[in-house]
Amino acid sequence: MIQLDNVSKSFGSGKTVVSNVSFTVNEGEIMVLLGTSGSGKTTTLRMINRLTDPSSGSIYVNGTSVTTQQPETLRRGIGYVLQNNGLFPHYTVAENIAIVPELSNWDKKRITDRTAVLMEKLHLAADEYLHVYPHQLSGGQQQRVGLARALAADPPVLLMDEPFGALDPVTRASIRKEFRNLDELRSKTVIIVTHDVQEAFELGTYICLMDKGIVQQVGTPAELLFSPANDFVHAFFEEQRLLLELKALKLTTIRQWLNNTTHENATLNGNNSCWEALEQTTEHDIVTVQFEDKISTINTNALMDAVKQYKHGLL
Ligand SMILES: Nc1ncnc2c1ncn2[C@@H]1O[C@H](COP(=O)(O)OP(=O)(O)OP(=O)(O)O)[C@@H](O)[C@H]1O
Repeated sequence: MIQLDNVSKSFGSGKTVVSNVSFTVNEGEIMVLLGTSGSGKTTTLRMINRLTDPSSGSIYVNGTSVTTQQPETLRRGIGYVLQNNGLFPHYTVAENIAIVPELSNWDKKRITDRTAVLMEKLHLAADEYLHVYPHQLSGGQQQRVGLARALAADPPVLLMDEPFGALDPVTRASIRKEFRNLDELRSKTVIIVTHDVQEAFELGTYICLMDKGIVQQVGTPAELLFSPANDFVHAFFEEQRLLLELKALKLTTIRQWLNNTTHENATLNGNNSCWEALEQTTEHDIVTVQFEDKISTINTNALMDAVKQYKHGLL
């Protein structure tokens, strides 16, 4: 768990770049720090692992104030992923992944086994890539190794600063999908900095939207879209509103407007987003959704009609 209580940061010149930020992220949740350039996202993240210290306020990681811990001890429990992967160029993939387990004195077999598990989960063929150097990998592969390194010692907390920012859109979308499906995340508290709105909606349990160092709203993606706290929040999502609405809305939210059939072999469930359903109806015309209390078959029109009716109910 990570908790920020009224955290502020001013640099030497006296300019306050983070102002009274408060939020809590629990185990199994992802908080996305989203905002315009210079809004204080990275500074907020760096205060959590003490790369910089707050000017005022408190930060707790798993119930302990970060300022009462030695930075090195604190950071051993925190996986950190950066945009440019931060891999050591003269270490092989295996050596890069092993850094924190080595520092924690794991025995060789445990390190080898853990590395093999992570390579498989992150779709890196061990026989091909284990003993090569970072410059011999593509950007996407390097980012996967960076992620494996951050996860290696199974830290309870993961901080990620624009982790997919340097990748092309196609690679970015596929790594993002793999990341979201990692079973490792269920037991971790994760904070991701991004300025990519779609990424925030795909990954965030919650989004903390910042502007000029001030939190404008913290909430689920759907809350920010459908109940914006102010004009800034409303305007921030305007350009991509329909796409974001489909990503933020789960099928279960619109199920009362979907039919009831006895069809079997459902491919989707209520937790899938309307966007995921749209991707499938575009490809297959008709898809089946298993809800807790019923099964529905939908096509694109039925889906979009149900979304429209849900939105009409909000007016
Ligand atoms: N070490 C520093 N000394 C002085 N000012 C700093 C320092 N680090 C950051 N800042 C300033 O703090 C403000 C917030 O920067 P920060 O990197 O946290 O924003 P950000 O939202 O992550 O932006 P971006 O998306 O562009 O990375 C900026 O105006 C930046 O110039």
